[in-house]
Amino acid sequence: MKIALVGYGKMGKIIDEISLSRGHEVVARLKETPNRESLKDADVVIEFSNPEAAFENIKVCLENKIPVICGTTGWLDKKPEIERIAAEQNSAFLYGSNFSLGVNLFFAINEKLAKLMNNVDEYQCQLEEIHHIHKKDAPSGTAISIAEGIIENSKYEAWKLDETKGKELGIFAIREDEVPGTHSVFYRSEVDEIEIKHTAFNRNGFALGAVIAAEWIVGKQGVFSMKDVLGL
Ligand SMILES: NC(=O)C1=CN([C@@H]2O[C@H](COP(=O)(O)OP(=O)(O)OC[C@H]3O[C@@H](n4cnc5c(N)ncnc54)[C@H](OP(=O)(O)O)[C@@H]3O)[C@@H](O)[C@H]2O)C=CC1
Ligand SMILES: O=C(O)C1=N[C@H](C(=O)O)C[C@H](O)C1
Repeated sequence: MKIALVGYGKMGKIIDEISLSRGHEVVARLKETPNRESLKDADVVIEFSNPEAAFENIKVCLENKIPVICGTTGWLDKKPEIERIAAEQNSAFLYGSNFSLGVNLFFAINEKLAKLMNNVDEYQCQLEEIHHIHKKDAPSGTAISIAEGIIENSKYEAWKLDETKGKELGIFAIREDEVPGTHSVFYRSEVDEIEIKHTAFNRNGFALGAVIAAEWIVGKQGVFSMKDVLGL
């Protein structure tokens, strides 16, 4: 498979190594928005850039009929527009706030726990995410996905940064050293606390998941998620 990497920072470089180790060819390593010429040899694009660049990058790829795996977070207000373009172009698009197998299992556990906790009034829920100091967006895309999983299965109606208030679920975003990504969900009562937590030890799990998603999407049309790839 011929892969174009759009965004070649911390994630792009690890995805490059993993792609080569799985027998793929990396045909472009870009730090700017792609164009027809830079995409000409690609079967698939893996996009990990930044919140300001993601929309335009994905749009150009889809308009050139190249399927896109996007891991960039912090641009989701424009996702419906990208889904419309993917459909219009008969192309394929997959966004994952987190590509690691562990976090995708964590998403499933979180939804089951939210359903269970919805039957008891004694507990209040809040989320915490810890990331490295270079991260541009807060809360993390993963924390937003976790919050959405709780909101769909509980009394909570929305999420709110740094505060749990009534039906608003608090997400506390901490920036610390070089932490790759830690996410926790807490249910607190007057007398005790239940916590589920995922800790990434490094970025390899995110990168491997993105390459597996790229292998999966080639030849497909539509808008997908990691649930489709992993069958969760
Ligand atoms: N979904 C997931 O599993 C994960 C998602 N992420 C997300 O992925 C994104 C990237 O993370 P990370 O690699 O750590 O970030 P980095 O800052 O290390 O890398 C970003 C890269 O994008 C490049 N870039 C800047 N502008 C553009 C542009 N217009 N088009 C293409 N590339 C551009 C940067 O180039 P330059 O250095 O020249 O500015 C840099 O190479 C973030 O949004 C992060 O939250 C991260 C980990 C896992
Ligand atoms: O910026 C990061 O580093 C990460 N970003 C993603 C997010 O916002 O959830 C995934 C992972 O937690 C690392």
